[in-house]
Amino acid sequence: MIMNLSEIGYRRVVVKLGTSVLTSGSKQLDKAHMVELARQMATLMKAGVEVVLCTSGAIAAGREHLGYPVLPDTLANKQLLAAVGQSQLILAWSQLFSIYGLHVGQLLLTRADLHDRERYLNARDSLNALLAHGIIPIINENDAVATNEIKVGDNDNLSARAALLCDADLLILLTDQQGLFDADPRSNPDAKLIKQVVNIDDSLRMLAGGAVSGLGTGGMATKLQAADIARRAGVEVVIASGHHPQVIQKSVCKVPVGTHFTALENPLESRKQWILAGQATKGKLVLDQGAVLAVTQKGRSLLSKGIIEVLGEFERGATLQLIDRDGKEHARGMSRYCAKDLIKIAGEHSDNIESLLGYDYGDAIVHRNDMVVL
Ligand SMILES: Nc1ncnc2c1ncn2[C@@H]1O[C@H](COP(=O)(O)OP(=O)(O)O)[C@@H](O)[C@H]1O
Ligand SMILES: N[C@@H](CCC(=O)OP(=O)(O)O)C(=O)O
Repeated sequence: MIMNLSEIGYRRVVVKLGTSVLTSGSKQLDKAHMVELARQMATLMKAGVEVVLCTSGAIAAGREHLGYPVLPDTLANKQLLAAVGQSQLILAWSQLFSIYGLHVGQLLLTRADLHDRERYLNARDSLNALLAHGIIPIINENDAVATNEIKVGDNDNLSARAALLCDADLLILLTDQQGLFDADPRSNPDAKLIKQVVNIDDSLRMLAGGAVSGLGTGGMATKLQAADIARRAGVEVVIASGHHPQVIQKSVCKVPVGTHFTALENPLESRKQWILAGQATKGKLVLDQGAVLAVTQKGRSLLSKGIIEVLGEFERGATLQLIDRDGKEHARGMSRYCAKDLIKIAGEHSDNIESLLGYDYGDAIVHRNDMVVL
C-alpha cells in the first residue's frame, strides 16, 4: 500500500501498545513484531510526525526473563516482575529503534506525577525536550514503586493522560482485537466492529468488557475511558489491532482502520483537562435533581443547598465525583471545602455557611471553573 505521508493530518501522535500486542498472545515479547512496529513509528518520525510510545509489557518481560511460570498474584510480585521487566523492555525498544537510527528516552510515571500541577508541567517539559531533539519518548507506569494509591492502574488511561500532557492530536490504542465491537468478540463470534464513534455514552460503555486472559489490564472498558478523556481534550482516537498491516501509518494517514473516535469540537481548556485526567477522585457528593440540572445544563457552580450527602473523607482541593441519587456521575470537580465542613453545610443555604462553620470560603462548593461536566 502506498501512502502519501505529505498529506498526513497529524503533527503529534501517541501510540499505546498493549501486552497482548507485544507478546502476540504468547508468554514472551514478540520481538519480530516489535521491530515491525518500530519501523512504522520510525517512518512517521522521518516524515516529520512526532511519536510518543506508551508501552505495556514490563510485567510480561519480567516473567519471561525470570522464567516465572505463573501469573503474578500479589502487588509485591507484580512490582518485582515490573522492576526486572522494565529494563528488559526499554533495552529491547532501544535496540529496535536504533536499527532506524533513532534514540529513545524513558519516562516512568505514576498518578502522583500527573496529580501535582508542578510535576505535571515538569513531565510535559521533559516530553517536549525529547521530541524537540527527535528522540522517541517511551512511557510506562512506574509499576515498581507505585502502590494502588498512586497508580493510574492501566496503560490505556496512562496513554490518554500522556496525549494530554504532550498536546497530541491523535491517540492510537493497539490491542489484540480489530477495534471496539458491539460485544466482546472472544465470547461472541457474531460481534460486529463499530467503525465510528461520535459520542461515548452509557450504552456504549455497557458493550466494553474487561480483560479476559493473560496480563492485559482493563480490556476494552479502560480503552473506552481513555478514548473519552482524549476526545474531550480535542484528541482523535483510533482503537485497532496491533497486527493489522501498516496499522500505525494507516491511522495517521486517516485510512479507515479499527474504531475511530472523533474529537470534541470545543475541547476542554487545559486546567479542566488536568482535573479530568490527573486526579484520583477522593470522594463523592450526592446532588438533588435541581443541583444536577444547574451544574449540567446551566453552567452553574455547585452550592451547598443542592448537596444531599457527602461520601468519603477528603481535604479542601480534592477532586470529587458529583453524582445523582442513583449513583450516576454527572460532573467532576475540585471542592473548596473539606468533607467534615461539607457534612455540616450540606442542604443549607449559602448564607448560613459562615454561622455554621465560623468561616467561609465562598458560596461555591465546587466552582464551575474547577468543574468538568461529563
Ligand atoms: N466490546 C469489546 N470489543 C472488543 N474487545 C473487547 C470488548 N469487550 C471486551 N473486550 C476484550 O478486551 C481485550 C483487550 O484488552 P486487554 O486484554 O486489556 O488488551 P491490551 O493488553 O491490548 O490492553 C480483548 O481481547 C477482548 O477480549
Ligand atoms: N504497566 C504494565 C501494563 C499495564 C497495562 O495496562 O497493560 P495492558 O492492558 O496490556 O496495556 C506493564 O508494563 O506490564
